[in-house]
Amino acid sequence: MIEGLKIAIGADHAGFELKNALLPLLGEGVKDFGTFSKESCDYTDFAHPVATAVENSEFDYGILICGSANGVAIAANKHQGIRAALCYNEAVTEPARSHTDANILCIPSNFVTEDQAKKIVEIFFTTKFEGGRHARRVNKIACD
Ligand SMILES: O=C(CO)[C@H](O)[C@H](O)[C@H](O)COP(=O)(O)O
Repeated sequence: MIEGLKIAIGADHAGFELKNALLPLLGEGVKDFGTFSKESCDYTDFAHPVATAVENSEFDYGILICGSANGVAIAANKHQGIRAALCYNEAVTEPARSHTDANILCIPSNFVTEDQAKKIVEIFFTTKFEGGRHARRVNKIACD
């Protein structure tokens, strides 16, 4: 269980069931931005509100889920100050936080099991940004 963090979570139809499976892990600070059924929908309608909420510092972190996680990651990364990382296993999730200070976790529901996704969430929220040379690089990401 993750405590003391405000987390915004959203998913499209492909990620709906995985989102529901992850919600109990996310503590009292979680807000579910939908979708709320398996009916077909557009990942952008959830990626943008979650990214906006993190961008505006209303939430500490976001989690976005769609089938491949490419759509939600591409949409979220359009937002100022958002570093949305596509994380499909534990090994790639650790540097998403420690090296690139990701603030939105993007999980591909079609390519991970529920158990793998739970481990990814645990790694993401227990790994600290290392700073140092990585801070220099993160500071050079913005191009506007
Ligand atoms: O992975 C996705 C976008 O990156 C979406 O979740 C969908 O799975 C994908 O776009 C396929 O859409 P469909 O309407 O479910 O065929």
